[in-house]
Amino acid sequence: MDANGEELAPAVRSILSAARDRTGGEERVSVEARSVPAAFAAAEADGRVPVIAEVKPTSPTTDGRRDDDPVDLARAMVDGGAAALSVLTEPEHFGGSPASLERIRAAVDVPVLRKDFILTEAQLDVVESDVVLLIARFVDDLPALVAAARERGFQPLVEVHTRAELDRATSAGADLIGINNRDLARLEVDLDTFESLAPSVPDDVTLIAESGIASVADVRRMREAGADALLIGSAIMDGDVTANVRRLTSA
Ligand SMILES: O=P(O)(O)OC[C@@H](O)[C@@H](O)c1c[nH]c2ccccc12
Repeated sequence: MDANGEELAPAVRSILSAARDRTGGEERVSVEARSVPAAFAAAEADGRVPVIAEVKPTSPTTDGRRDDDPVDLARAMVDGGAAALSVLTEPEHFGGSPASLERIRAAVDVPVLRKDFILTEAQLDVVESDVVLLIARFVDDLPALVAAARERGFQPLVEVHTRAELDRATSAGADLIGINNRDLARLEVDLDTFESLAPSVPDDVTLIAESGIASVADVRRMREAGADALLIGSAIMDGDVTANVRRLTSA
C-alpha cells in the first residue's frame, strides 16, 4: 500500500524498492538550468506544439527495447522539433542511466528533464539536468524536496495523478506540474485524467500532460484541455523518432 491507500502494480513496487536502495551523489550539484518556460515559448513562437520528447529505451509497459545510442535518439528528436527532452535515468526497469543523460545534455541545447524515482535529497546529486521529476505520490516531504531541488538550480517538475496530489503540489510551491494520465496502481492510461484535473490547476502554473499521448488527435485533445506542453515517450520511441516528433509537434 502507498499513501493513497491503494495497492501498487507489482512492477511499480519493484521500481520503488530498487529506488529505495539506490544511493545518492557524493557531492551536492549546482546547475545552471536552461529555462523550460522559455523553451516552450520559443516552440510556440515557431509554430510548434511544445513537446518534451522522452528517451525511454524500455519500460514495464513496453514490449522490447531500443538499443540505439541515446545521443543519436536525442539529436533526432531535437531535429524533429522537440522543445525539450526527458531522459530516463532509472537503470533496472527503463534501461536508462545517468551517464546517458550527461552525454545527451552535452549534445543538445534544449532543456533536459531527469526522469527517475527520486525519493531522497542525496539522489538529486547523481547527475546535472535542467529539470528533475518529483512524483507526488512517492515523495514523503514534497516541500522539502522541491526546495532542495531549487537550491541546486534544478527546475522541479512535480507529477500528480489525483486532486489530492495536485493540492500537495501547489502547496509545496510547484510552478511546473505534470498530470500523469497513467495510474501507477494499475498502470492503465486514461486521458480523462488530464481533462478532469486541469481546470483545478492555478493559471500561473506551467502545465504538462504526461503519458498515453499517441496521436495528433490526442495532442489536440490535451491542448484543448489546457496543456502548455506534452510529455511523449512510447509514441515517439516507436519507429522514426524525427518523423514522429515532427508529426506530433505540428498537430
Ligand atoms: O510513453 P508515454 O505513454 O508517452 O509516457 C511518457 C511519460 O509520461 C512516462 O514515461 C512517465 C510518466 N511519469 C513517469 C514516471 C517515471 C517513469 C516514466 C514516467
